[in-house]
Amino acid sequence: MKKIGLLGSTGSIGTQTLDVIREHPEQFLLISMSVGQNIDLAKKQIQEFKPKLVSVLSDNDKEKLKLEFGDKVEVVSGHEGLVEVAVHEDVDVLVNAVIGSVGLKPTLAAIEEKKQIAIANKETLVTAGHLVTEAANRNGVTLLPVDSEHSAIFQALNGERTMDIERLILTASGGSFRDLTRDALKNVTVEQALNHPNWSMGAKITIDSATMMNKGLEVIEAHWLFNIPYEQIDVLLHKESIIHSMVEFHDKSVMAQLGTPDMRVPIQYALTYPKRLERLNGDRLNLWDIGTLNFAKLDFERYRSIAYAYEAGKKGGSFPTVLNAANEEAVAAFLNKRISFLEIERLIEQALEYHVGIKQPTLEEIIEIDQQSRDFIHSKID
Ligand SMILES: NC(=O)C1=CN([C@@H]2O[C@H](COP(=O)(O)OP(=O)(O)OC[C@H]3O[C@@H](n4cnc5c(N)ncnc54)[C@H](OP(=O)(O)O)[C@@H]3O)[C@@H](O)[C@H]2O)C=CC1
Ligand SMILES: CC(=O)[C@@H](O)[C@H](O)COP(=O)(O)O
Ligand SMILES: [Mn+2]
Repeated sequence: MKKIGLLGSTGSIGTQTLDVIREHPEQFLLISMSVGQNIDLAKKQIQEFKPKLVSVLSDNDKEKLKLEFGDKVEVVSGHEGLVEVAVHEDVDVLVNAVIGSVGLKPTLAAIEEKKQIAIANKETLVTAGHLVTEAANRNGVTLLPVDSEHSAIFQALNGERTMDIERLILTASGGSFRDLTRDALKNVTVEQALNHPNWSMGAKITIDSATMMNKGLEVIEAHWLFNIPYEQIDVLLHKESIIHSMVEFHDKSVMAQLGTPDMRVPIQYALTYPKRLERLNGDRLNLWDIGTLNFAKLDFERYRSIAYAYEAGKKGGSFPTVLNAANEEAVAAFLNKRISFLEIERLIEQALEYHVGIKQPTLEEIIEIDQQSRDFIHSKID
């Protein structure tokens, strides 16, 4: 029985992680979970999965849950609450499905406690990949990728040596506006941006997908997870999201992982690795029904965010922290209809230009730079 801590249980990845747990009650047990503000869903999840510990964002919601559940569940709150969920003594594996760099501290804390980490929360790796991977190596902790592209690469690399890799090829759907010219992006709406062609995901990552920053963040995520230089990480447009990513080796052999777009597959693989468990639900991949798979070269002028991400990743140090924090704030402002779609990347470009980099930022420096970058974005909007 694997005992699970889950950060972000009410989100898209969180609820699908609970689907996997629900489907295999003999394999998995939910020990602890964190939610943000969706208390109604949290109540249902507590009733169904009976975790020992729950963390909520506000003290007010903490009191509400305490009133409702009494001593049946321990309730904590705030950022410290996320850490408590992550390091609960009964947890074997932490699924980090929270959104944003708020996931960094609990991840580092869980690694220090030698918990396995199933990581969906890419912002944590982008903002402080060097700290997370150093801590994981020092503690002998494997970072198990949940992101579909990284799970694909992880599976393609099974039994392979890093030294044999020629390049990683991340596939990209192109997002909600893939059929629009750059000029047409001037007037797009939030509602249009939230309409991803292949995946049903949380709002922030869906906007990231539309700007292609999602793929930029994933390039940095791949750099840290697989210890591969940026020059050996490519992006390929593939509009069906059937090939989740590929690895090319020096002998020119290419390994790809395929499947229907269903995040429960990589979530479950991260939880069962190195074994596989049967899935009773979900569609099988029928390539004869699909018929054709499409591929196209990426235009960096059309998708500027991804160029900024490569640039920040190659510069390294504190630049990816700035990229991530600026993006989080700019996307939030777009979702709140305070800025236009194209302003997201303009603001990120400005934040990166303004920043004077630090080479090997400490955790304290990262937290400070993250806040400064958010303040910078607000100073441009407010
Ligand atoms: N969705 C997907 O298919 C994929 C997602 N990912 C990555 O997984 C992560 C999660 O994405 P997704 O599930 O789509 O996101 P969602 O927005 O659907 O869910 C986010 C979760 O985090 C909680 N949360 C939000 N803000 C805070 C905060 N400040 N403090 C504590 N908890 C908070 C939310 O709580 P509440 O709702 O209760 O407020 C919710 O449980 C992201 O890093 C994303 O890039 C990667 C690959 C695919
Ligand atoms: C499901 C998943 O892993 C997302 O990160 C997905 O990759 C988004 O799709 P695109 O970024 O390719 O549009
Ligand atoms: Mn992905």
